[in-house]
Amino acid sequence: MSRDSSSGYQAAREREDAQVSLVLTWLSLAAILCLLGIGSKAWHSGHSTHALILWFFILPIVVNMVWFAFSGNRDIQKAGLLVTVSVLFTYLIASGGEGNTGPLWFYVFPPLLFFLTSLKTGTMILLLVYLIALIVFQFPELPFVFAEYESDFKVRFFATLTFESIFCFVLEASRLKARNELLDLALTHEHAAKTDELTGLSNRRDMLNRLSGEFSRYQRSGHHFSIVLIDLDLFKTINDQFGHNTGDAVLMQFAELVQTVIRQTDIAARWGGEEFLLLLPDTSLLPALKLAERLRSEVAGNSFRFQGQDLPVTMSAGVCSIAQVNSIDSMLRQADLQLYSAKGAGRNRIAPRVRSQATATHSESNT
Ligand SMILES: Nc1nc2c(ncn2[C@@H]2O[C@H](COP(=O)(O)OP(=O)(O)OP(=O)(O)O)[C@@H](O)[C@H]2O)c(=O)[nH]1
Repeated sequence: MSRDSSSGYQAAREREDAQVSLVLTWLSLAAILCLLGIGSKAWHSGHSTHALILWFFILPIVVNMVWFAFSGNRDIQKAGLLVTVSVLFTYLIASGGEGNTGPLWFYVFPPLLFFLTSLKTGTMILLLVYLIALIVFQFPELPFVFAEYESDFKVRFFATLTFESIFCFVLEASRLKARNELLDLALTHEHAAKTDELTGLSNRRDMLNRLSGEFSRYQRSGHHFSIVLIDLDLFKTINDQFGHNTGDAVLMQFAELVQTVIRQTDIAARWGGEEFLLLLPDTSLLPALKLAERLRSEVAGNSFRFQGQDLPVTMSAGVCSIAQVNSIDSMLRQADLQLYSAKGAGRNRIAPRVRSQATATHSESNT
């Protein structure tokens, strides 16, 4: 079971992405408030150009929020905020902000970056940020660079930013490791709760859920489906004659065989003991009977072997389509009745019988 293909993993990723989007929305609102507040302070201190530039940055943040509200595109939401913040911080370091305090905002960057992007992308962007800071510090005469910083400040700025970046990297790496371990554990439990340990097929609980899901689909859209209830014939004799381990091996081999016969959209479950249940979506009675008959014939013709011994295995099955009944319970009851009648009629057969089936079984028994 791969982590990426599991529905549980997808759901967890989806929840995490939704959480990140929510945090981003709150961060955007906080950024707007900060820009309004700091801009107003700059305005009242007579730095009107600086105030106007700060207020101007509110525009892309609002556009990004509105865009996200309409499109729901989380990648664009992330990228939009990252680009805006990057340009804003570049402006702050180049202009010095008020009293050369602009570079202090850079400390917001490392945690934000690692939270929004991966460790690798975050590190790359951080290195770019370092480069921008280095250029501004080293070449104060460049156009658009209005600030000049003390040497002491530059050294301490890089030292503290590096310390913070490493700390954020390590924290985020351990958070991701713990998250992945937790997800793996949750997936293992989820898988175990739905799977029969011996055969690897769905277990009864999972099959009941799937049956009820399929029944809802039938009620909504009228898509027919069928079930096949299978019982291995005289299984007690196999256990008694060859031992319980041999019986287990037969159950496993049977499960493998079933999976080669059914379609990918069909579900096979171990219903209990030596009983199996197949759920066949979009299948009416006749095709379901054909599939059951093909499986029966494969089982009868297949040589089940364990520890060098050939084992005589056959199966009987009862088939029922949703068109014949009006609930899952009555469907299961009906399939059980049919199985009972197949057993009563001599085993190694499918019920209900249709003419073509009867002919096929008859000619097989004559060969
Ligand atoms: N080896 C093994 N045997 C199992 C398992 N679960 C159930 N059984 C055995 O399956 C046998 C079922 O026997 P019965 O219910 O008498 O039915 P049967 O012998 O198959 O006879 P019919 O159903 O009438 O054809 C019992 O002996 C159970 O012990 C299992 O997980 N492993």
